[in-house]
Formats: sequence, structure tokens, C-alpha cells
Amino acid sequence: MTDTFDYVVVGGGSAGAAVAARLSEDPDVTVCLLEAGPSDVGDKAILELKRWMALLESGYDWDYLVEPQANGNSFMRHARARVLGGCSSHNSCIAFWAPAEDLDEWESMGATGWGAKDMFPLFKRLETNDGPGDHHGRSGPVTIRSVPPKDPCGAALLEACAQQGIPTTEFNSGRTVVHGANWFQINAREDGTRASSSVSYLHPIMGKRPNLEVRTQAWVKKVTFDGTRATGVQYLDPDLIHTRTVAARREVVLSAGAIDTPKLLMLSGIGPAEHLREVGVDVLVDSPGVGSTLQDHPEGVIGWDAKQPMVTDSTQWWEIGIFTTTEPGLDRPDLMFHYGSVPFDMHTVRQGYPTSENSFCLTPNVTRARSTGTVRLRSRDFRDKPKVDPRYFTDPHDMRVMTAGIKLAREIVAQPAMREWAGAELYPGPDVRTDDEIADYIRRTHNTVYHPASSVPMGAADDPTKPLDARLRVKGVQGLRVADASVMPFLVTVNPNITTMAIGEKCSDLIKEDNR
Ligand SMILES: Cc1cc2nc3c(=O)[nH]c(=O)nc-3n(C[C@H](O)[C@H](O)[C@H](O)COP(=O)(O)OP(=O)(O)OC[C@H]3O[C@@H](n4cnc5c(N)ncnc54)[C@H](O)[C@@H]3O)c2cc1C
Repeated sequence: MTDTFDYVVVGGGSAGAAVAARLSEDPDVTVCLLEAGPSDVGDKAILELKRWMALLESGYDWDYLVEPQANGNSFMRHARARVLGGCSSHNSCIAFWAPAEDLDEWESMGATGWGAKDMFPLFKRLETNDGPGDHHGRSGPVTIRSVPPKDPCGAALLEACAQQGIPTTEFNSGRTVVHGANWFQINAREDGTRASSSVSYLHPIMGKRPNLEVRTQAWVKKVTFDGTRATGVQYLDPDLIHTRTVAARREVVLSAGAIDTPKLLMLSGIGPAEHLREVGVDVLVDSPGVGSTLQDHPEGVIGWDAKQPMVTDSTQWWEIGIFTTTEPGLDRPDLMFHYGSVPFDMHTVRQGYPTSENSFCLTPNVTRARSTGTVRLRSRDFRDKPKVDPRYFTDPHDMRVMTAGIKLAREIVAQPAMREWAGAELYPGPDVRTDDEIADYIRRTHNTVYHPASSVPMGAADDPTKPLDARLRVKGVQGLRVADASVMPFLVTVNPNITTMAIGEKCSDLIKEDNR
């Protein structure tokens, strides 16, 4: 069975849902969105934001193990949602505009048209934000609101930050917060429903736009080509037996995320030639940059027993962020913390550290990690999980920043404002003091903020290290683009979901311009 659409979008995640929704605004074009996972419509396990932690390693998770890490935690797993909305359907919905400095740096690296001047209007277009300022959008599809300051331990923590010299500072004001803390903004509705890309872009139009077809449980195996022109994709039918083909009259857009998009490109013959030959895939384009510069925000954890009862209800249990720098002269923070009103012991209990149900934690993360990793095929069978090797802490910079984070977390929590809350330090605990001891603890227990990106980066047309040009076109072929977190020239300093939705917005603009 072959059927034909103008555009075929693979992956209904943060970016893919936006691409499909925006392209299908034009009633004269037809769009098919293929998503490997099920629909999220009416599924409370997905839609109720506060339940997000239950989705880790659940049936909705591709759940990618990492390759053994020489300097990091080999037990770590990369959660990647397999459901309509993608990771925006199982993330914690912390919502940030990308810093202007990041976007301008992208542009200076060859991503022409992606500077703040061009991208900020797209952030505005996609949101309905309750924050102050003319820069904010008031009528876009994605509801973004400020977390109400209800958690008393969180309120004390912000006071402690101020006592430590980290002021309470407005987030998403249009100016980058280099040194400041606050309650987050989240993309969620007043009733606690996540404003995922699916809820925001697809639910209002699914079944209502005759030119948009959303197929779930459709696991794409590869892109098909006529010579070097992408003609469509093959996918596994929900019956798990038959292979179906969908043809694209104009373009195929891959939005399968920072792990599955490089995997799909490689399965389709686009990637490092030597690696493709090793696994028996015919080489269509030798593109050494595919899957070669995976970036992430590695995350450590430090937790305390709470002296008073912690909250029993929350928007999503991680309501405060702290940004700062560990060296002078930076225009962006190199260290960020999330505050959790819950224990976060998924990698500490295994190592023998005590834990407590009534506890809180801070999770320092390296916002501009210099260690880069790879995504490679395990075999040419599309069903095999790819080899994900983030190579955490292979650049010493990252361990220096994270160690500074654990020490600063202790200083913040030692401030008078936290006296009524902070009990015993559970992990790593008071015996872990020197930089070497802290680094050893981090290596064994770190996690990720789940922000893999930059595995298929865009750049200048003549930059051979970048598989995509600045219009998101895959070099060496025609009719194929990528739009998701993998295209980022480098991972943004902040939580990247809203930036990824903006990438979807931008992609639809580029396609419309190029197909006028
Ligand atoms: C647990 C967790 C918490 C997070 N918390 C936050 C947060 O609070 N704030 C924030 O800003 N960011 C957060 N992130 C990161 C953010 O959600 C991601 O960066 C973003 O969603 C990535 O979007 P994407 O479009 O690149 O990919 P995804 O949203 O992952 O979309 C990819 C889609 O493609 C589908 N797919 C993959 N392969 C195939 C195939 N072969 N065929 C068909 N479909 C396929 C997948 O099932 C998925 O639906 C979090 C991520 C996780 C995992």
C-alpha cells in the first residue's frame, strides 16, 4: 500500500507536532504525521503533568541505555518518550526562551537566520504567556505560566539564595539570567494539564483538518530515495507485520529527536561511511557529522532530610531554578540547579547512600558541557536500540563545574533561611568533602536533565562537519529536512523544550518559503 501526501513528518514530538500543524494550516497542501507511539488524547497518565516521573522507564519510554562510561555513570538511562507529543508528553514542562546569546552564537557558527532577532518572534508566536512584558505572546498555541509560590521549603530556598548573594530574578524577561533564581515558568494549563506539543498544536486540529493525517503506532524504518531525492518513508504497520510506504510529493521532515533522527538517517544511508559499512548499510551520503556531536546537560544531585513535612502536592515537583557562573566574565550561566521537593535517589541508593521520603534536593547541571558523544547503529535492524555514548565528563571542564555546583548547593542550604528545613545531608553526605571525593561521587551517581541535542547539527552550506544547512536541509540529498533538538549547533544553556518547539515553527516557515 502506498499513499501520497505533499509532506511526510516523522515523529510527533516537540518539533514534529509544530511542523505538521503549521504546514497543514494551508488547506492546499496535505500532511501526514507518523508517530511510533500511541496517541495521548484522553490519556491521563500522560496529560496530568504532576505524574510525569511515573513515565520514566514506563511503556511510553524508548528507554535508551548508555554505553559503558569511562568517566561517568554507566547505569544511566536516557528517557525518550514514545507517544504523541514526544518528550513534551513526559517531561516536566519547565519553559524557557533560549538566551539571545545562544541564538546569536548559533548564527555566528553558520546558522544564518537563527539569531535572536529572527527567533524571538517565533517564541512569541508559539506562546500564551502570563508573564509581564511586551515581548511575550498572548495568543499562541502553547500555554506558559508562572509557578505559584506555594511550597514553603521552596520559598525558604529562594530566601537562602538571596542570603548567599543570588537574587530572585524574573525568568523569560527577554534578558538572560546569568546569576539569579526563581520559581519556574511551566508550559501547563491552570488545571494541571501539560501544554505539550500534542495538546497545544495537534489536539485542536486532529480529525478537523482534512488535509492532516496523524498516524500513531507507525514506526518508521527508513527514508526512501529515488537517486538522491527523498521520496517518502517506510514504516511498520501497527499490525507489526506489514511494511507500509508513504510517499512525499514535496518533502520528508525527520523530527524523531536527538537519538532517533541520527539513527533513521544512518539506517537510510546518510552518516559516517565507515560506520555504515561496518553495520552493512549501503552508503548514500558520507556525512561524518551525523550522530557525532551528541550533547547533553549532565546532572548531579545533593539531597537533605527535611525537618518539616514537605509538600504533598505540586505542579510538577521541580519548581525552582538557580543560575550562576563558576568563573568570571561569562555572559551566560555555566551552572544551573533544579530544586526538587522530592527525593531523587535513582542513582544514589544503588551506591549505598541513605535516603528519605521526606526530603528535598538540588541538582546541579553543566549548562554548556564540553564533553560530546555519539549515536551509532547497533545493527542495520531498525528495531535494535542505537548505541548512545554521551562520553560524560570526558572534558575536565564539566567535572569542575559540577563539583563547584555540589559545593555551592551546600553553601546555599547552610544559609539561615534554610535552618528550619535542612536536616542531615543524605547524599553525598558530610564525609564527602574534597574535590576528588566529590568528583568520585558524581561519576558514580550523576544523571542527566534529559536534554540530548546537537546530534545532527545545522551550519554553513560549506561546513563539512555539519550534516544540515541553515535551512535544515540534509546535505547531499534533496527533499529531506530535519527539525528537532538534534539540529541545534550546540545545546542551549537552558531547558530546551520550548526552543525545540520554536525549531518546529522555524522549519515550517522555511518549508513554506522554499515551496512557494
Ligand atoms: C524526562 C524528561 C524531562 C524533561 N524535562 C524538560 C523540561 O522540563 N523542560 C524542557 O525544556 N525540556 C525538558 N526535557 C527535554 C525536552 O522534552 C526535549 O528536549 C524535547 O522534547 C525534544 O523534542 P524533539 O522534537 O527533539 O524530540 P521528541 O519530543 O522526543 O520527539 C520525537 C518523537 O519521534 C518519535 N519517533 C522516534 N523515532 C521514530 C520512528 N522511527 N518512527 C516514528 N516516530 C518516531 C518519538 O516517539 C517521539 O514522539 C525533558 C526530557 C525528558 C525525557
